[in-house]
Amino acid sequence: MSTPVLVTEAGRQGWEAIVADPAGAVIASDFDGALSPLVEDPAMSRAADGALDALARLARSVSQVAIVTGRPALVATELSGVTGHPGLGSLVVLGHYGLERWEAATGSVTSDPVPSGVGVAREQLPAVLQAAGVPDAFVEDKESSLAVHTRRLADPSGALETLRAPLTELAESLELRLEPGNLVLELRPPGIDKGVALRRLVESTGARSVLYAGDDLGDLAAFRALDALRADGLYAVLVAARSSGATELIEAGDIVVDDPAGVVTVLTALADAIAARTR
Ligand SMILES: O=P(O)(O)OC[C@H]1O[C@H](O[C@H]2O[C@H](CO)[C@@H](O)[C@H](O)[C@H]2O)[C@H](O)[C@@H](O)[C@@H]1O
Repeated sequence: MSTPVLVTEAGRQGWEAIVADPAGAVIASDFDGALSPLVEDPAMSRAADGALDALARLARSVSQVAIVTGRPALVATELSGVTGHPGLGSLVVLGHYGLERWEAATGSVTSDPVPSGVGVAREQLPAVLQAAGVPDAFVEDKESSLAVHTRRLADPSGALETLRAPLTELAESLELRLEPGNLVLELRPPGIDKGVALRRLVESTGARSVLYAGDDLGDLAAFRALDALRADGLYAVLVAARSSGATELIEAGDIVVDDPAGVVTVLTALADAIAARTR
């Protein structure tokens, strides 16, 4: 498989660094929209064809393979099907934007504390949705956060805009963070994001290079963190999938693909390049 089109020089250098020194590389990806095609019902998300095999091939030679997601870590492991997948015994899943860490090696999850505001938000949310005139928005209760989805409503974008102000107010009143995403507004704990999560991963692994794939606004923090770490000598490849149409993320990508199938193509090409180099 040929090298994907790298639209930036920094990305080209990052790709070469990973291929030349895979033992110093972290390969990480978002789940929804990057490894998994977007679907109406969040419970029906599944990894794209070939995604787990590509990650497993990379896991043979790189320092760490990780999924970094807004989902609870255990939900992401279940939906993605990574548990027990051959070759993914060293995988790490950072859930809730990094609040949680699941390790395939132990099968257990560790978590930072969850602020009490999440529980209060759970109680107050139905009344807030009712008062906003959007009582039928789907609330995905993720225990440590609450995601309010509008995808299945008659006017998804309109409903999202209607909810933005009242949910911002609710989040602020409870010292929570309002995380915007693709037809979703999420009330979640502050103090952590995918950028912080990736920085921790880079520090704990001593990574010299990172490839990260994402598609939505929540992945911007990861892109920004890696871009900033380039100034400290880290090599990085930022892969943007167009799944959510997040313009700022797409513009920041070193490689831009249409969807999770495109991410799989990139990961497979990287595994091929590493295999060709070490053969
Ligand atoms: O960090 P991610 O793995 O990308 O998770 C972000 C949110 O993804 C999910 O919502 C999105 O995907 C759904 C299923 O395809 C889709 O129906 C929804 O419109 C998208 O916003 C998930 O449900 C959220 O909990 C995650 O925070």
